[in-house]
Amino acid sequence: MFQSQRLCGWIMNMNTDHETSDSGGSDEGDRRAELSTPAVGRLSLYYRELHRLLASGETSTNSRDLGAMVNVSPAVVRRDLSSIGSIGRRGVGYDVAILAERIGAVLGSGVQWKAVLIGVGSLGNALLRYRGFERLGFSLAAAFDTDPAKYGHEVGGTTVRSLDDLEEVLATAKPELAILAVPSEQASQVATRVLAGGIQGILNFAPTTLRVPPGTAIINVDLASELQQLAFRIQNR
Ligand SMILES: NC(=O)c1ccc[n+]([C@@H]2O[C@H](COP(=O)([O-])OP(=O)(O)OC[C@H]3O[C@@H](n4cnc5c(N)ncnc54)[C@H](O)[C@@H]3O)[C@@H](O)[C@H]2O)c1
Repeated sequence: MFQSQRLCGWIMNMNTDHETSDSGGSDEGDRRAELSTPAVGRLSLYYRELHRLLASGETSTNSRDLGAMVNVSPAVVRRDLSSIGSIGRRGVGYDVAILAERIGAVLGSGVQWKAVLIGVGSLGNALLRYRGFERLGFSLAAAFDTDPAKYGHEVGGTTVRSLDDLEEVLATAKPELAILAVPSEQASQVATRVLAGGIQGILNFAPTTLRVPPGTAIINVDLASELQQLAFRIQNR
């Protein structure tokens, strides 16, 4: 789900919790806590590109090439990577496998995250069918809807359940994340329920500001707003 700078464009509602929650005073945790949201977004993009390089058999890269792949300057790449303790060697650059592992450790890849999806309409269907989440360590534990006609249907390997089962599933499967793909007017109510059930972070696709306690880790995804920003950029360049 990551295009150039997509993550950076996502609106964080108050999102440092997720980045700082497991800092635990370690060096790694301290570094994570210091990373800005745009820097985390860029690291995720470097991570994606490094895995593409690994898949094509490349063993080394440098800040210029990596920057070109994600559309940022070599200086920004060097700063981002040195902030997580990865220093390239002059004339040699970065070892692709080591750098991917380093970024993965900082981003929490390798940790398996369980997510639930609420709202299996057009968008929810597409998300359930998308295989890219698993590659990054995210598995979908369950999907819920309020439309009885959808109960029991399997979409992308996940069976759609009634929203009535939500609390029971949250208590037993203990997922950490919830993806909301419900109509705007339902979103805050659903968010309140998943948070009460132990969910730690919400990826919200509904174009609304969720009414949730301050400090809740939320990422809002709004493609229409991004298109608007793109149009603005084109008009004002
Ligand atoms: N962020 C984006 O870029 C983006 C893109 C497309 C859609 N959206 C938003 O995502 C949401 C879903 O869009 P869609 O096109 O899939 O809509 P849709 O109408 O096709 O699907 C909504 C689904 O949610 C279910 N639902 C309704 N209330 C529910 C509840 N309380 N609990 C669980 N399920 C419930 C409905 O039965 C339906 O299956 C909307 O809020 C839409 O505006 C966002």
